[in-house]
Amino acid sequence: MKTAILRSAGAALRRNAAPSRPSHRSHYSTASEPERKVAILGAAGGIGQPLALLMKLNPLVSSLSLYDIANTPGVAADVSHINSRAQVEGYAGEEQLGKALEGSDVVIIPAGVPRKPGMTRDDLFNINAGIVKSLCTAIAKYCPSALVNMISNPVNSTLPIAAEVFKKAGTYDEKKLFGVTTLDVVRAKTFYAGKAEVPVAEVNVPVVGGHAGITILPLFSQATPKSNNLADEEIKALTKRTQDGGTEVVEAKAGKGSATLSMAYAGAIFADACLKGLNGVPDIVECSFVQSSVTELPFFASKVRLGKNGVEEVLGLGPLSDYEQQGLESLKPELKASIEKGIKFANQN
Ligand SMILES: NC(=O)C1=CN([C@@H]2O[C@H](COP(=O)(O)OP(=O)(O)OC[C@H]3O[C@@H](n4cnc5c(N)ncnc54)[C@H](O)[C@@H]3O)[C@@H](O)[C@H]2O)C=CC1
Ligand SMILES: O=C([O-])CC(=O)C(=O)O
Repeated sequence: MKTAILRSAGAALRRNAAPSRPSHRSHYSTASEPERKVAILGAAGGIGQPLALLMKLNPLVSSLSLYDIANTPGVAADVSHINSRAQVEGYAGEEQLGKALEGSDVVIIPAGVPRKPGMTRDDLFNINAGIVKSLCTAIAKYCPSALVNMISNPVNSTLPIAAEVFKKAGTYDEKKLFGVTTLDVVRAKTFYAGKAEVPVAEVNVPVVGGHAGITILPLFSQATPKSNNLADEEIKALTKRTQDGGTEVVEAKAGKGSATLSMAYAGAIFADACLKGLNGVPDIVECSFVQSSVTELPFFASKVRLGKNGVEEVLGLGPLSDYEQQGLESLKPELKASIEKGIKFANQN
């Protein structure tokens, strides 16, 4: 996946360097790729800035809209000088939000406060729930058919908030709303490759459940390439490290925020998958926290096939080891409570 993004970025740069272009086409346009507008809300933040860079490098993006409450003109001016296809616009302040969103195919939301050491993701609820609610109200108004990629934490609650806001506005389409859990997959792949001593670029590990602590359930029994040399204790340690990956970064940053660079990478991978799905590329499968009937919970992360309308198919969990089955049962009460908290907030405020 990583190499695919780098390859496509490289291809974009090579295309832009081509000496002769038909004069009737935009300098950066390509015959085969449709126009796609991507908006990033929270674009001046720790995740927003490197994510803006990565989306500017993505040749599938024709228009990149960078929105934040402040500081977006600088980020937009900076990123816009990169010689790739996307035309960049920066928008700052609520009065420009409508313009930032209009016509968007994909909206990525990394707006909101990050954790400090000692905090859980749920401790962010009081501030981020309101931010997400107001941004989703605007999405319902200005680009109701966009695919929404929710990064703001706690994702286990912010995604249900978004769903409720869209339901109230009459624009909810469960195929178009995604909680971004790609960073859990990115971490599981990295940690597994290190322990199993297999080439990291070939590794696949589904991660299901939600996006906080024990609700993050990596399915190492389904990891490929298979490794026969991992003991049960090592699988447990890998599971715990994946579940605590966010906290590992929060503690290492010692008060200066949470994962931003790895999250921007993960967010770019997921947005790229959404764009490929929209463009009709077949067999695009990523894990995501979506409306689901895979378990009795209304939202659940699992593998999802992406297509021209967003979610084409929510895939099942596949065979679980006893350890994973136990993990699945233990995560349900916490995930259920976080989902209900989000729904309640959206309907009371
Ligand atoms: N889903 C995931 O895997 C991950 C989620 N996160 C979450 O992403 C969020 C952002 O993290 P960082 O970028 O590190 O934080 P940050 O504080 O560096 O950036 C957040 C940005 O959001 C902006 N913002 C605040 N209110 C806004 C509003 N109403 N409209 C638009 N923008 C607004 C701020 O001005 C700031 O630029 C946090 O909630 C964090 O917990 C972080 C890492 C991984
Ligand atoms: O841990 C946090 O607060 C940020 C996050 O969601 C992650 O890095 O997975």
